[in-house]
Amino acid sequence: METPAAIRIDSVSKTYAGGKLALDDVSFDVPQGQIFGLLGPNGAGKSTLINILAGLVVKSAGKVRIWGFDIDEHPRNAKRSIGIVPQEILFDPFFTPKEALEIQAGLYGIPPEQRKTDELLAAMHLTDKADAYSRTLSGGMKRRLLVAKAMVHSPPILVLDEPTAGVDIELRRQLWAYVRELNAQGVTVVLTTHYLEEAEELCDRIAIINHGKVVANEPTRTLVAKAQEKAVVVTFDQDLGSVPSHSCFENIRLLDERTIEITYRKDKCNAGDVLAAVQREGFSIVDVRTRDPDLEDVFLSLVSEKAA
Ligand SMILES: Nc1ncnc2c1ncn2[C@@H]1O[C@H](COP(=O)(O)OP(=O)(O)OP(=O)(O)O)[C@@H](O)[C@H]1O
Repeated sequence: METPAAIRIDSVSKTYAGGKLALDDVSFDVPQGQIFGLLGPNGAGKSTLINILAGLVVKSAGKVRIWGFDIDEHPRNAKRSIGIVPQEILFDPFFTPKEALEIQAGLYGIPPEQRKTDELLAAMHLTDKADAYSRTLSGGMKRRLLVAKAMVHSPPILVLDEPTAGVDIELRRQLWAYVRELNAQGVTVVLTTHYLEEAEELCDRIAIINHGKVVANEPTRTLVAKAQEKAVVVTFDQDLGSVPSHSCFENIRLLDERTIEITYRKDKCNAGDVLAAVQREGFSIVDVRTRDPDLEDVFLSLVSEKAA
């Protein structure tokens, strides 16, 4: 059976007042229980999409369902089902972390005995700072407080917009450990990031957005497998009658009568195996070039393919 969607984005477009088309007919599902990465270059439309989920930007067209609730028909239920950690750090500097969480819980109408203030402060390693003014917190602590604020109403979905921008490695690790823990407890997580490695390490699935369009949406494993691919371009001394084949070839392309590009997976075989297989065809090789794409290349090629 198909996993129900935690978030369903259906033909969503957004044109800003000045005429900028920031999202162009975007559709995808975030499956329940996953850590879902939304990747894309600057200006791709990621924040626009997240702001639509947060109810901060009004879409121009399309439908959005959060935990099954249409954001136009059931905005309150939709809002209660999602916690959003914004990109920008904006706080009232005169509240303490404890007060900030209590106020936030109050906004969601959570009765005092059901609030999880102490638990959230502990999870975010902020217990020591519970009664300090927010303005005295470090950047990393402020960011952790934002995560805690997003979780006061125990939403089934947590969205983090560029959570590790400007954050040191130690804090990044802690943040990811907490994200993983929440996910293990059943929380669906969506995060936007510029760091492919980070998405690769954390996410079950990755969607790539560019110029307001979704250009890829695949399990991370599939995207990474593409990054595992290497290619050799081989030129022969005479025209090829037939293309060589071998079990370790992933794909083979004739570039011209004498040149072929063979793709193989570097975890399965090496360039030597590929060339030996080609030579068994009996032709002399006059030139060999290699290509070694990583996830960055896969990302760029997907982005440029669709833009072309
Ligand atoms: N309020 C606005 N009015 C007009 N144009 C906007 C507005 N907000 C964003 N845009 C434009 O919409 C496009 C998408 O912006 P958006 O902030 O969603 O991208 P992004 O993928 O989040 O980028 P980044 O990674 O830099 O945050 C950009 O061209 C941006 O300049």
